[in-house]
Amino acid sequence: MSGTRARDPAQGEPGKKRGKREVRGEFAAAIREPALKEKAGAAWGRREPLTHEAITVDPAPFCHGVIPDFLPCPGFLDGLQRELLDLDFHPKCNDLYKFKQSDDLTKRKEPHISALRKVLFEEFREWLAAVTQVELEPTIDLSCAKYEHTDALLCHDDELEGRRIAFILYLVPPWEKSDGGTLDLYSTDGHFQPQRVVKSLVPSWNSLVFFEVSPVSFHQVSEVLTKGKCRLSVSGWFHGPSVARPPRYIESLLPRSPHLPYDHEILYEWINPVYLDMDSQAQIQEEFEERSELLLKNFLKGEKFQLVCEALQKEDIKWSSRGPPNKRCYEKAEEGSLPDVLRKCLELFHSEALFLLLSNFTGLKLHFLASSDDEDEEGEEGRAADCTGHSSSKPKQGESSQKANGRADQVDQPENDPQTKESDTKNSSSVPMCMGELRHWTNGHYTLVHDTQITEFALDLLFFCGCEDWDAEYGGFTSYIAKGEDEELLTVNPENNCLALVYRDKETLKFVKYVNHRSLERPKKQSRAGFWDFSFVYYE
Ligand SMILES: O=C(O)CCC(=O)C(=O)O
Ligand SMILES: [Fe+2]
Repeated sequence: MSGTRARDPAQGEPGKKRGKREVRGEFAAAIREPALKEKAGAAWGRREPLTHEAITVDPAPFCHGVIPDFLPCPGFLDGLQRELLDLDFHPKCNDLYKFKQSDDLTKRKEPHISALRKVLFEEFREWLAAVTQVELEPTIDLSCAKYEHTDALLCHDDELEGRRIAFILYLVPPWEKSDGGTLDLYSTDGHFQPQRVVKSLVPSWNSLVFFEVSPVSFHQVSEVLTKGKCRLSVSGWFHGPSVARPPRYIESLLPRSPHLPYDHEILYEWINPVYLDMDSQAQIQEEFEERSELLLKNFLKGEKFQLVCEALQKEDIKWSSRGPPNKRCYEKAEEGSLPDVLRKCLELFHSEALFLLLSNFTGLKLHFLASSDDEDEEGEEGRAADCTGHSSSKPKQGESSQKANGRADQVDQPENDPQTKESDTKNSSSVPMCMGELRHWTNGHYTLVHDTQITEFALDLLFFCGCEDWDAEYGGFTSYIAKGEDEELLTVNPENNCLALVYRDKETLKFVKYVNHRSLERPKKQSRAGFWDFSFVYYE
């Protein structure tokens, strides 16, 4: 190879008058050679691996190819990179991702971007159609992404009507696996649900990855760990005839159960007495009726909270990972392995006395002794059952519950609610129910909103431990959003010894934001990184 740097065609011929010249791009000549093209096609068709210096094809875990030197002209790549970096980038952030995206590339007039569009959607599309035997349409679907420190795109399958082949062209500086930002491919189970990362592709300058979009094409961009480098890429999809898809897999419901028969003694044992006073409960209810959310600080007695925090760090607790990764990734404590104090704490949240206390905090009818809307409508003053064993007058509930119920912006579907058809999830029994778990959150953990998620009215309870100095920048907060929109309605940040209550309606979804590796920079005050929460959901 000559040491002369290939000229960027955009710069024009030396000595010639500079004018607006059309830039032409070309993709790797080696893969256009009929013999190699045929080999690639055969490998793709037979789902067999092919390893060649100009292209690799691998059928596992789903069919994909890598072209390490996609555009042979370095001048062209430099010009392209310059134009891309000059675009406006917009921060994108939701449950699934955090990165920056450029303006739409489908109509940009910049010479290198236009030329890339032509290469991809004309010459390369033809090549790819021949190799994959899919009739690819000329539809242009192209954008540019910038992933920097702590950015990530979590597990997803790319499936959308008409998308047949995904591709990504990387324009990154020298990149190591330890920099993060790998394109991770997941294996799947018999229900087409992702299981674990079985292959990680490290991005490299001018390499192009392509893969078949299918019910099993689960992948992610792992969190970018490097601080100084930018993972720049151009990506998009080739479209073609839609193919029939299997129905979305519906998970089985997590079991719900009625309260456990514990009387008010358990409240006195555990809870800050401030919250057991009937007047303060009335005030709390007023606030909840106004906002459908509450934060009760120093909720447990100091000494109990201390004991819980110490117990959470015990080595013999078994934590099992909860997936699948297209829906969630966190650790759940196996109840059988819990020390007494933690088992008791779970029982507290499950107890009859707490159902009644929550009724008094919220105006919801989580206990038969709590007044209901109907009673109020009949003109009776609701009477709050005193969870401490007495009874006293309770504020009117009609207005409040109606307000909470009517809020279009607060809904349900805890991430630990498995996906189910709405009708199946109604609390058909007249008995109030709950479900709950003790969870551990550390780097790499998250929950996602997903389209088979149920939505129903419910009261969420979160109680946090081990979150001293937790910064919202680390993630780990619970975000409530309106169905179909990214806009945040409410965020609950982890805070020590704090009880959060949120009433959700049918139009609200929630997720826990990905916990990034900056969370590991927190001063080490406990044996395990991250934080814990007791997460319960109550149904009237
Ligand atoms: O940048 C990558 O490696 C993958 C991007 C991706 O999966 C997507 O944009 O859907
Ligand atoms: Fe993707």
